[in-house]
Amino acid sequence: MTTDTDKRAAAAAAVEMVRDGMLVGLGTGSTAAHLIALLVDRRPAIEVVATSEASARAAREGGLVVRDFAGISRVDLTIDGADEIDSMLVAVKGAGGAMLREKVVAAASDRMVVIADGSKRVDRVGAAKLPVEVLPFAERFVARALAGLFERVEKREGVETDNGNVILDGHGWRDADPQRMAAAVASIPGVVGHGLFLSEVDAAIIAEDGVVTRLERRALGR
Ligand SMILES: O=C[C@H](O)[C@H](O)[C@H](O)COP(=O)(O)O
Repeated sequence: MTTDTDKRAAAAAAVEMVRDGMLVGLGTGSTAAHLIALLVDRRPAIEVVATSEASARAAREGGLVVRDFAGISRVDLTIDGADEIDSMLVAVKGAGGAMLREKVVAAASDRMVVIADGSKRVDRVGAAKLPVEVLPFAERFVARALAGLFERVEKREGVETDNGNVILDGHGWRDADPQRMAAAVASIPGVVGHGLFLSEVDAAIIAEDGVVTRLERRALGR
């Protein structure tokens, strides 16, 4: 079973949660691309909002009704990928640079479901780089501040986010605690967003070698 087959299996399981009449948030990345393709095939009577220009384009080209999120305050269900997801449903996102819009749409959603292949499942997040979206004006200052939190900070050269910002990736977290890391990164002036999702994820659907596993926040009692 390839990773890509597992990504599609997770996306297919999530599509079963989509009901006619819903406003659905579309994630970004290779796993979310499977979701969009499946929705385009099945054509449920839904409208969608997208977490990136790339996902909006793919959805629109496939004939889905894409609404501008700027005019939306609530989404029924958002389905999105992740770079790491742990057993407490803490996730790291943003390898594709879309984490800021992804977090806004996730926060606006009644339910946010992560879809992933088994390689994304970890005991505890922190091995993946943490993407940080930064106001270009503050780039050098933020890089210096992040150097206190990570062993290495790298700018994504030539990358501009959909919001016109730059991305600095933090490698090697100096503090293993995601709550403390999220608070420390967010407190730096000039940081616009970051890829740590502490409480936004309500459920995860993970496919590994064809076996689909579901994790539910409700079952965690938090
Ligand atoms: O910015 C990108 C997003 O957070 C993606 O959802 C995440 O990187 C997972 O992407 P993929 O499904 O391609 O592994």
